[in-house]
Amino acid sequence: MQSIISVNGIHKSYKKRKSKQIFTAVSDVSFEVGKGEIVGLLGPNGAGKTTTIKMICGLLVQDQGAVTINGFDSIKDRDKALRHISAVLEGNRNLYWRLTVFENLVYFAGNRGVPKKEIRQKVEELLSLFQLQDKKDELVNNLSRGMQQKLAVSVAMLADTEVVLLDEPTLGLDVETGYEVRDLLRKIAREQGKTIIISTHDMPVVQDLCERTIIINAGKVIADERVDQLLRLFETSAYRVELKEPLTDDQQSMLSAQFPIHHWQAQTLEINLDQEQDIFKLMDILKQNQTPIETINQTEINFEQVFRKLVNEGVAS
Ligand SMILES: Nc1ncnc2c1ncn2[C@@H]1O[C@H](COP(=O)(O)OP(=O)(O)OP(=O)(O)O)[C@@H](O)[C@H]1O
Repeated sequence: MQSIISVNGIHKSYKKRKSKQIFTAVSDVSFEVGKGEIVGLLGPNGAGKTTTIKMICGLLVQDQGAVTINGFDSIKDRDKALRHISAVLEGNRNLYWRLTVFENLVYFAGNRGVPKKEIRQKVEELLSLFQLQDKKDELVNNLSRGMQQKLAVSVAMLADTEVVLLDEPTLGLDVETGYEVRDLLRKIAREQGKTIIISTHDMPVVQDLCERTIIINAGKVIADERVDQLLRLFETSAYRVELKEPLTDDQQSMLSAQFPIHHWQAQTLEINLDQEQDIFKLMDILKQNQTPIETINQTEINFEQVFRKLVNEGVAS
């Protein structure tokens, strides 16, 4: 697949205000994004997702490394590079709250270089695509958070760029509106062939929308895989063990110290094991502790478990 974004070894440190200590937010991050791909940039709070997105869209300059967009260097050829990108950062905060939906779209259309003659048609198209016609004359201040988020995404569509960067597009939305925004993004990606990078900690968004996920933790890329491949990589290692009687607190802590148990429930424990022989080790320990096992089954691992395993253990395979 032809790559439209290349991120090569970017690094960003911040100076802490009070202590003046240097803090590395992003360290040697590299990845490629192909034309038309939807990629999820996933990571826990403070992982470095927003810093990475800001370097890609030229809002922050990296200390080291390079970003190229459609072959143009984001620093040396800044204008040419950024011509291909729109970004929605901090969602609804970029809008003018005292202007109506329509006025915001018209203002930003002019601002993003849509020719005057085409503004009205473009705005009407977006109002229809984002189902915002009914809210056209409403002040942004009076819109729900979900509506504001949809408007923020529609503003990013005005310039019709090939690449759209979205920072936490579903943050703070209720389940229903979150689905609506997801459906819209899927539609935009499919129908308009856009390349979309979504930064999020919302795992269902990644699982549902993105073909590939780049997982960032403590400023580093710890996985860069297709979502289905990541799941396959881990699926043989997940087990559910049902016991005939509950474990004592001591037995629980002893087991937790030796195995990555991610879920306890009464007499059931769910566990991820790195090597299949570990299951025999576990059975041995339970036997020594006179804890009879009812059943042991391999289970389907879900994306959240894979994510937690990667973030806690820091390896993809
Ligand atoms: N301007 C800044 N000055 C100092 N430190 C910063 C600055 N911006 C970000 N950081 C720090 O860099 C780290 C990465 O922040 P960043 O916002 O990129 O993470 P994130 O993955 O987007 O997190 P979240 O999901 O919480 O938004 C954090 O520890 C953050 O506190």
